[in-house]
Amino acid sequence: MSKILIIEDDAAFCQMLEKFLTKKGYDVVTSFSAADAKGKIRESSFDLVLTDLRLPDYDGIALLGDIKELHPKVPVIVMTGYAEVGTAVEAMKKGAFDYISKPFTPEEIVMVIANALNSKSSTPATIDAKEENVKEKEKHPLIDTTNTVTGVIHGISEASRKLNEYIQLVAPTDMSILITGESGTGKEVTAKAIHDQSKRKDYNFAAVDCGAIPKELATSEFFGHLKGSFTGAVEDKVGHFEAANGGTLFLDEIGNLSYGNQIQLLRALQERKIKRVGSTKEIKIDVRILTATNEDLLEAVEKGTFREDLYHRLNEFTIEIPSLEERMEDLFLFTDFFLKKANASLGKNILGFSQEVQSAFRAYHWPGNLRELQNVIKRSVLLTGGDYVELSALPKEILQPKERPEEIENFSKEEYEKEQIIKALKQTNFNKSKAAKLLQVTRKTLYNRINHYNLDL
Ligand SMILES: Nc1ncnc2c1ncn2[C@@H]1O[C@H](COP(=O)(O)OP(=O)(O)OP(=O)(O)O)[C@@H](O)[C@H]1O
Repeated sequence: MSKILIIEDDAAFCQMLEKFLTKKGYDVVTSFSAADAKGKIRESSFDLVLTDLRLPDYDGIALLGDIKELHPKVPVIVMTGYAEVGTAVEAMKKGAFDYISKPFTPEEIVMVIANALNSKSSTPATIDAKEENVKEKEKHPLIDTTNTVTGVIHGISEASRKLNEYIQLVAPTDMSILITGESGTGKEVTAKAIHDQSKRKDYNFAAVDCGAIPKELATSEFFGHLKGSFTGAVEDKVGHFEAANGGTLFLDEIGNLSYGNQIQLLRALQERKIKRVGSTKEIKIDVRILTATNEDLLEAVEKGTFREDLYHRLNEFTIEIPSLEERMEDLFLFTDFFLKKANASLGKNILGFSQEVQSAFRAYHWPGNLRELQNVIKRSVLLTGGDYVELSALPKEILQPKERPEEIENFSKEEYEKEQIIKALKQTNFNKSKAAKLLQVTRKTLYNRINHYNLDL
C-alpha cells in the first residue's frame, strides 16, 4: 500500500482529501503545517508527498527543497491556485514531480498520483521537459492522461505505451493501417487518434461501418450517386470517399465487404479516382485509408473470402489494440475517466468506487473490453445513491465471474466465445438485440460472430 503525506493548512480540505485517498486504497498521513510535516518526514518514509505551496509557517518552495534534500527519490506533487503557474514552474525546477491546480476533481488527483507513483523508478524528466509540461498543461489540463470528458486515455501500462508509440509513429505518414483487436478495445478511437495527429487533421475523418451497409448499396455509399440513377436515388448523394477527400476514411468491420465491393474499393485505391453512380465524370480523390477488423483477415484471405491484393493494400502496417486484460494497469485510469463521463451525462456526482468494487473490477476478465467497462460504470452510477459505487450496483456477471477461457482445460477462446453466444441466444429466446446486450457487444458484433462461427439459427 503506497504511503502518502498530505501537507495542507486548510484542515477541512485536507481531511476530505485524506478520506478520499484512503478510500482509494492509500495509506494517508496528514500535516497542517510545514513544521509538523518536516518532523513526520524525518521520522518515517513516504512513497509520495502532496503539498500545498502556500503554508502559513514556511515557504512552500523552500519546504519542497528540504523534502528533496532528505528524500530525493520521493515524488512531490504541489497543489497550486489557478493563477500560480509561475510558482508551479519554479516548483518543477526545484524537483517537484508534477503540480495540480486547485480546485481539482477527485479523478484528476487520482491520475496525477497514479502517474507519479508509476514513474517513481523511471528517470526524472529534464527541467526543460517539465517546463514544457507545465505550459502544455495550462493549455490542456492533464493532457498526458486525458483531455476532457470526451477525451482519450493514453494509459500507463506497457501495452498502452507501445500502442501510443505506434500511433505516433504511423500518424504523420500516409500509410494504410489495419487496426485489429477484440470488440470494444478502442479500434475506432485509435483510428481517430491517428487522424488527429496526422497532417490531414484539418480535413474530414469519415467512419464507415462496412458491416452495416447492404451490399447492393455499397457502391453508392462509397462513391455517391446522381439523382435518378437508380430507384430510390431521389437526390444527388456524396459518397464517403468524396466526404473524406483530403482527410481520412476509416472502414470499420472491413471483413464484411462483399467480394464485388472489395474489387471496387481496390480499384478506387489504385486509380485514386472515383465516379458517382450514374455519372461519367471522374473525381480525383486523396484519402488515407484506415481499416479495422476483429476477425482474422488472413484466415479470410486463405479461405478466399477476402482478396489478398486488397489485404496487402490496406495493411501497410498493423496496429493491434490490447484487450483490457492486457492493460490492467490502466484499469483505474479508465474507471475514473468513465466515472467522470457517466457523472456528466447523468448529472450525478459520484466520487468513486468502494474497495470491494475495485477488487471485483480487478478480478473480472472484461470480455467486452472498454465498452463493457464503460457500460458497467454508467449503469452503476445510475444505480448509486451515495458517494461511492458499492457492489450492489454491479451486474451479477461481474460479481460471479465465469471461468476464464484459459482456465478451462483444452478449451480454445473461440470455442468459449461460441458457447457464450449460443447460451446468450438461448437465454433470450434467440432475440439478437437482447443477446447482444447480455454479451455486452453491439448487435453488429454479434451478427459478425454468428457469421464467423456459421451458427445455424
Ligand atoms: N483510449 C480510450 N480512452 C477513452 N475511451 C476509450 C478509449 N478507447 C476506447 N474508448 C471507449 O470505449 C468504447 C469502445 O471503443 P471503440 O468503439 O473505439 O471500440 P472498437 O474496438 O472500435 O469496437 P467494435 O469492435 O465493437 O467496433 C467507446 O465508447 C470509446 O469511447
